[in-house]
Amino acid sequence: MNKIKKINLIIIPTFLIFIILTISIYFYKQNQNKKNIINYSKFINMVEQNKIDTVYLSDFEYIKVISKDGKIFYTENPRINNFKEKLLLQNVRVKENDGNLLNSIASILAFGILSALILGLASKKVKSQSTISSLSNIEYISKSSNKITFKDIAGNEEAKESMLELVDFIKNPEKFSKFNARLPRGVILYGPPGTGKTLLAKALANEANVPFFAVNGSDFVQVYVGVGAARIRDLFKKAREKGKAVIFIDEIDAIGKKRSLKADSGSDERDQTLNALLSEMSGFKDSEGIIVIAATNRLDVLDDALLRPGRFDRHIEINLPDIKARYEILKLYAKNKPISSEVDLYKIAQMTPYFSGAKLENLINEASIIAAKEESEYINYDHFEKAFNIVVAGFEKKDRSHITKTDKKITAYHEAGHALVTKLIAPEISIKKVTIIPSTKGAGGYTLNIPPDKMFKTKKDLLNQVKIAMAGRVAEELIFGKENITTGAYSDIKQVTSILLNMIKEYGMIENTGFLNYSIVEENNLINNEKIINVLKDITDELYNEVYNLIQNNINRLNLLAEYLIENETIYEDELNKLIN
Ligand SMILES: Nc1ncnc2c1ncn2[C@@H]1O[C@H](COP(=O)(O)OP(=O)(O)OP(=O)(O)O)[C@@H](O)[C@H]1O
Ligand SMILES: [Zn+2]
Repeated sequence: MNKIKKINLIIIPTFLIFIILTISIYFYKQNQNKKNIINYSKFINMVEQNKIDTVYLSDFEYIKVISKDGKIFYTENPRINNFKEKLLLQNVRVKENDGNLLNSIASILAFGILSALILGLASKKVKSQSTISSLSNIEYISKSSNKITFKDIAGNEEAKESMLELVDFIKNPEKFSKFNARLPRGVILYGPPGTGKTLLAKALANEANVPFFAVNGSDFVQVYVGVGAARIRDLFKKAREKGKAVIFIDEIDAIGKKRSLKADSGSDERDQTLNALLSEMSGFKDSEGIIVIAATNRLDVLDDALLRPGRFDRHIEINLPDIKARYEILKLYAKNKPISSEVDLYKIAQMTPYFSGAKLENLINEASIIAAKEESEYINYDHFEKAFNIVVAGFEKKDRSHITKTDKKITAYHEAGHALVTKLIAPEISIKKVTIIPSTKGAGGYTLNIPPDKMFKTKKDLLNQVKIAMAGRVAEELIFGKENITTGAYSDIKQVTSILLNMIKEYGMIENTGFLNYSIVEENNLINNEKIINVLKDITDELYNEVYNLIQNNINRLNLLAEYLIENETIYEDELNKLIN
């Protein structure tokens, strides 16, 4: 704002002077012209009668003429092509430019001022544009005006825990630097849109009592090389001026995408911006207490340079809320609204699988609007239902909110299969959670298991891994029939193939193929591909049947697990163990 004012202080007076000057010159001329004006035909007569000494040609409306008897007068400028020649033929002296000193000075002056003004304006404009845009693109929330706390974010318990740790890093960096511990400088929050990544960053700033600076990665992608990098430096400079701070970069992928081998047109600029970001981040000291939080929907598209230690080396996944989290979010936004007592928010949570926090907030808001329009006293089920249709209809196709009950059931059985077989054949593997909420770890749902920490894997471990991977498909086949198996096992099949192939080619663990390293065999062109494929098929058939029988014998447990998942969407270790035993 200050800069804009300064610019106005220069431009406005200059402009005024220019206008006043122009007007005065104009009036001066008008008056002067009106002094001795003779009409053109009279002037031509005088030329023909040889009474004219000099004519001053100009672009003005009137031209200056000096008669042989020394009188000065003006006549209308005929603006004809061969005017000069005509005069010369009549022995009239012709001077170009009307010989008026004032006019010349005025022209030079006017020209000078005008060019100075244009130049000045142009440069000021460029400057002010870049200041304005970089200023307005940084969202700044001061310490005192940030009101978001971790309590305003429902669900995402693991993420909140990690963020709480960061509060301590920002508040007491000395505590850690005493031990020479390298503090996290950058954290990446990744997950689907609208799941509260921005909220988490704001809450972090507030709880650590530091200012919050936010930018969007796509704002740095500019046509002009160097602008993005300059903005990054500007951003960090502003943050440093405040001492400690949280810097939030949304959509980091816009500047931090993996560099492609083929240089595309925008890559130069993006590289410069990315490099500026990396060098700013390695530039601040641990004791400074500045933390950069970046958000993206996908971690796998980011350039490795960003993810290295000392940069964004902490990655926190933010998931779509499960039924409990959705219930919490709904309660949060229903707090200050007149919701009818007939409305059970848990039922709304059940209705809304795959809704993000943002969509839930949107749902309640739409319901309130409908209730208000109807001048109803309370927000009731009817309003929620209408709102639901509005919100769902507004979704894009790629959105998962339209997922049918059948899809949910398939995913539940598939994941239940993985979990059940894990517990039955490898109880030493702990299953942290099973969920049918999709995430970056799995398209349908996923089972998060942690194998015991040991240096070597046994043949049995590997075969168990294969069986666990097969269990999803097996459960699908058992429950829905051979014809109705789905593409959901896509990555499981990849995993099975790669483990078994390694067992044959690298580990010499399969009897039929022997104690051989098949990569070396292959290098020597000795490989018999068909044999390996046949061995692979035999093993998978055998293992698949084993898993099939195992699940069939435990079908009640599978049903129990799947039903629990359909109802609750997520199941944690304790409940899982209880259900299976
Ligand atoms: N877990 C949550 N608890 C409470 N509100 C939430 C939650 N998740 C999302 N919201 C609501 O959704 C809005 C959008 O969330 P936010 O901007 O933090 O999402 P985001 O993950 O940063 O999304 P994007 O990736 O689109 O930037 C929030 O302002 C809030 O109203
Ligand atoms: Zn699977």
